Amino acid sequence: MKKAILMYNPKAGNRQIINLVDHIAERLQELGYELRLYRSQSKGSIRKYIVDHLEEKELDLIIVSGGDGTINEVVNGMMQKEIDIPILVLPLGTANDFAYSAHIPNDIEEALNLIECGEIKYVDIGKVNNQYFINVCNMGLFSGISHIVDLELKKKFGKLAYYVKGFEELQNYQAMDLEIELPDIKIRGDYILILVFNGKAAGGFTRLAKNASIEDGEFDIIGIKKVEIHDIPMLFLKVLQGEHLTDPNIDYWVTNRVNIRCYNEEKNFVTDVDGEEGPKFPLSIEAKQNLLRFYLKK
Ligand SMILES: Nc1ncnc2c1ncn2[C@@H]1O[C@H](COP(=O)(O)OP(=O)(O)OP(=O)(O)O)[C@@H](O)[C@H]1O
Repeated sequence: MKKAILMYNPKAGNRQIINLVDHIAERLQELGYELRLYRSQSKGSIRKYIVDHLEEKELDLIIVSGGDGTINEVVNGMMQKEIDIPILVLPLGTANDFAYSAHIPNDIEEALNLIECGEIKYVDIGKVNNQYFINVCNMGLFSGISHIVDLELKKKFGKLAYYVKGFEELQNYQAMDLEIELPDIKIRGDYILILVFNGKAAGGFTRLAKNASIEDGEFDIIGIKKVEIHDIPMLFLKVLQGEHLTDPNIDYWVTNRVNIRCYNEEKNFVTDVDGEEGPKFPLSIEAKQNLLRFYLKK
């Protein structure tokens, strides 16, 4: 029999996985897999388990159940261990932004069917300093929201929990004085938020980088410039509706690498990778291809 492991975060999203484990085992056995389980104990334990216990030659499939934070741990563990085993995502987190970008069905039965009817494809991953990300690396306004919204609140209110915190944060935002270096240009300016997208969505907002692709080897970068506080709601409304590409207060770049330096770092701006705390400035961000494979739709 082939061998698979299900690595699951029991606290992600509304915790459906707890009632699904038996069914997943049944489906996997039907497909000819022997299933091993790893239940994430706390933040960081999936990454550590991969590094300490997984061997490429002993496994044919890694199933990850959770949201972007959980997938991020799998990606970082696999990159650290240098193993390349096909990954199947069961999108059981809150926003599931990566799954949205990768067209992975939210329905668990349909997601499991990808093993039989889907295709194994390489997808791009991002590297920022020494951390990897699969969906987005962002900094500035709203970037710390998912670090402070607690899991109980997410269980109760889902994505709404993110938006309430976002509104609170808007009251006293600060602009970052940034130098942004792309392969062909270097810009210095005041920005309130930078989003470096591998995927298309963040916080469940699906039109932010609607043209981005996880298979093109490039990031879509959105830079929101400093504006008056009363102009922010209108600007964000445009961004959320996907009508921001032509706004003079928004920069949009497509590139496979970017370096970002912050000149007012003493204000302790937050950086974020896939909803988890990211590294400190300066940031060196690069798109990587052909490193990790996922089960996706044909
Ligand atoms: N057993 C556990 N108990 C508590 N937290 C855990 C456990 N295992 C992992 N975590 C942490 O739970 C957090 C949330 O996980 P994840 O991002 O996958 O779900 P989510 O936030 O509900 O979904 P999304 O990121 O798609 O909105 C992560 O920071 C992860 O490290």
